[in-house]
Amino acid sequence: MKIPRKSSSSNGDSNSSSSSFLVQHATLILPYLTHTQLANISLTCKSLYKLTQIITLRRISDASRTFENYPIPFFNTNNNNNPPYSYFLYTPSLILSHNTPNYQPWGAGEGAFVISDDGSVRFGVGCDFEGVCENGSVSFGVGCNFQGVCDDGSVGDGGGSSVISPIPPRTIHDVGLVRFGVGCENGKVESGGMSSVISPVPLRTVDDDESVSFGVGCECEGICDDECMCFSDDGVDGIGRECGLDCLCGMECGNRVSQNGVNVRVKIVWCGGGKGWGLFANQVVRKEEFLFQYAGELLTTTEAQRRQQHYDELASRGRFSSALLVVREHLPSGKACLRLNIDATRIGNVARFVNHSCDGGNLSTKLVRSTGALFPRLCFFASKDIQKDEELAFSYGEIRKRSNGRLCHCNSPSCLGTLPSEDT
Ligand SMILES: C[S@@+](CC[C@H](N)C(=O)[O-])C[C@H]1O[C@@H](n2cnc3c(N)ncnc32)[C@H](O)[C@@H]1O
Repeated sequence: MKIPRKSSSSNGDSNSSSSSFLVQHATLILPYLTHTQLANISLTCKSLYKLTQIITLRRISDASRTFENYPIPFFNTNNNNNPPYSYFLYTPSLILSHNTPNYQPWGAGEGAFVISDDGSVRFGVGCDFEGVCENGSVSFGVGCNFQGVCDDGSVGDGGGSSVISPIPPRTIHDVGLVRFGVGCENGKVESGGMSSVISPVPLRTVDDDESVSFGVGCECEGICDDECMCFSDDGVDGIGRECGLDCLCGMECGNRVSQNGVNVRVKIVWCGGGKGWGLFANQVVRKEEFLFQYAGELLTTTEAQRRQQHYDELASRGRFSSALLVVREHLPSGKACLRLNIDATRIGNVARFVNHSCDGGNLSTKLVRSTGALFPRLCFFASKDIQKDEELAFSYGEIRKRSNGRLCHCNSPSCLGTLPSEDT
């Protein structure tokens, strides 16, 4: 019996069109996957390998997913087995836990991928540099490093297209208002622990002896000056004040310093030595300059306690970093205590990478409330001049009450050996 031989050209066409179909649809789905899921998919075929490489490089180039004014790159040069980036969802400001997205694409870019008829993936005319270019663009270079069996049965050994994926223009996305924090006494903010809780601050009303109230904004036109009713370093409760939603001044007003996202260039660096990732200055920062707020999910205390327990379990089974922060602010009146529980573990901003230092580090924290906002933000300022490439750190708190306190690797001369911890 004569078995008809398939024509090689028609076979090739069908292979390339199914490959193209696969890649085109993969570009829609892959940006939603975690690092581990991407790594698994990258082993399946050469086209998907290339696509996952592009997504990975774009992710490495900007942890903020374009939410911030500047790209915030990851650096993991230790040649270790850790992933090249840390996977989390991004929010530039506080959000309520029931409003958090389940999925957020990362690394797709706008018009990033051009898929040829043969299923190969390109983006415009690429440079040969493999990595993150100085302008923040990501280059895939020439060739791929696929180590497995390629679509056509050959063993992957490089070759392929130059790919460059420029970072889209920065846009600030307005997600909401929330911050992370630590406990405090007598109007002073303290830090420590990591979890989410929310204690609503009572809305203030206008008293006879009080000219400023929450919910009433200033009527300054354009930019406010020292006369503005919102201008106050410490506010009425030891909490900083800024103009806000209820004010007539615009976003260019100088009294909105902490409302425009991350204010300085920073980078996320793999520190090793038991600390994991850390946040570093990528420029000189002057003393008292605002850097960023602590953004994440604002939780009820009950939810914060539940999550803390879960995170403790995960940590006891292996390396796991939670970013649940509890801020307690005892108001000067002594009648009330403000408690903020901010969890940046699943969704947060770059402040989630700031490590603890027993000597207080180079950052100070302060609660700042915008006029009209229900909750204050936990804001980070430089407590001293900071050099480029210096690690950013602050003290998580003084209290070390839990028996399962973890080892501290801050390496400061005043290191106490364990990380601050207390039950949430
Ligand atoms: C807010 S996260 C900081 C970022 C974290 N290093 C990471 O890799 O994602 C807090 C966690 O970082 C680790 N960490 C922070 N400061 C540390 C220190 N001085 N020594 C050891 N681990 C530290 C602890 O695991 C802590 O629970």
